[in-house]
Amino acid sequence: MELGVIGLGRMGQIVANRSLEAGHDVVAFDLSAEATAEAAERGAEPADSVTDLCDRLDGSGEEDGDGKRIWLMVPAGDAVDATLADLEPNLDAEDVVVDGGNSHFEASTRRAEETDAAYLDCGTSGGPASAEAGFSLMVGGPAWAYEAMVPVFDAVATGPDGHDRMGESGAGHYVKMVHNGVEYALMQAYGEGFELLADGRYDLDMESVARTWNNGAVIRSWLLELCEEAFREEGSDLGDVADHVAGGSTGTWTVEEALEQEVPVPIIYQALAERFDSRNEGRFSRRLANRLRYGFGRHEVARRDDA
Ligand SMILES: NC(=O)C1=CN([C@@H]2O[C@H](COP(=O)(O)OP(=O)(O)OC[C@H]3O[C@@H](n4cnc5c(N)ncnc54)[C@H](O)[C@@H]3O)[C@@H](O)[C@H]2O)C=CC1
Ligand SMILES: O=C(CO)[C@H](O)[C@H](O)COP(=O)(O)O
Repeated sequence: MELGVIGLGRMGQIVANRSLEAGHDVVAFDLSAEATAEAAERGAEPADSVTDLCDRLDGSGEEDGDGKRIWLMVPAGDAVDATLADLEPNLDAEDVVVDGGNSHFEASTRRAEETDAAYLDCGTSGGPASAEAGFSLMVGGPAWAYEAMVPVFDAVATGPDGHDRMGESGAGHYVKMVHNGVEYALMQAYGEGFELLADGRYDLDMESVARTWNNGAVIRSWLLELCEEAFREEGSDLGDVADHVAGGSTGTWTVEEALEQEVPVPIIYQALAERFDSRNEGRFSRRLANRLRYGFGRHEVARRDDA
């Protein structure tokens, strides 16, 4: 199959590489000429615009009657809409566009309705660390378009078991959104456990704990393997790693959706709140609680040194 890949950052390069390694032809474009050149070095045909990419894909479809097959791996949000606006004049009903990024599921259903092509929303899990093993792909959209893309999904995922059609349009990104909410909660649970061990009664080697847990324990997992790697590379006390956690959009969407559906997700919410809290020093609520204890109990007020 010939595949167009647009967006060749940490994830898009892997989509292109794994497709090439499986014997597919890849036409690649990124706004960054360096990123496009990197894909070309690995065997992709470089394109210098979205229109050029479509022109280069047009030739291959004539052989087997297929339409164009295009995978977007650009940042979620405006970049997806901008790319689709450039693609639109070149698309028709037999073409398939896959959005493999972390788009909101409602944006994906809107885009599916707006485009002439068949639109697949594809939640992608595994991250750059899964370049060798392949990703887990959660796909939503028309069944025929999913079937048409199976050879590429087989290549980009861990294999045939690493991808599936979750349902109609939006279902893929919906499942990925919830996946990320679970990811936040698991990270929080491991974080709390290791914090208690680090601050607790025994002088423990965290890498040793993580390694031991990873070998046969109930709570073994890839995230725990990443904990083990972090302690090995940063030290048992995590060295100079700051207590500031960025990101948060997919977790926020998960909590918003849970509120709308009236499904209780207190652990996912708590993990999200902890992430937001990591960005705040001197939180107003804690300062007020400090002062209120004086108000009702005449307890001593701790004062800031820098005030
Ligand atoms: N990094 C990760 O662990 C994961 C990322 N994702 C999602 O995959 C998508 C891509 O993520 P990354 O590869 O990590 O981002 P990245 O920032 O490494 O790469 C994005 C690439 O898109 C290019 N780009 C931006 N706008 C463009 C446009 N209009 N046309 C063409 N190229 C454009 C940029 O130049 C850049 O090379 C995002 O939606 C992200 O949320 C999903 C799962 C895991
Ligand atoms: O989807 C992912 C992992 O599954 C990506 O790593 C994503 O960038 C995480 O972003 P955030 O932590 O802001 O939700």
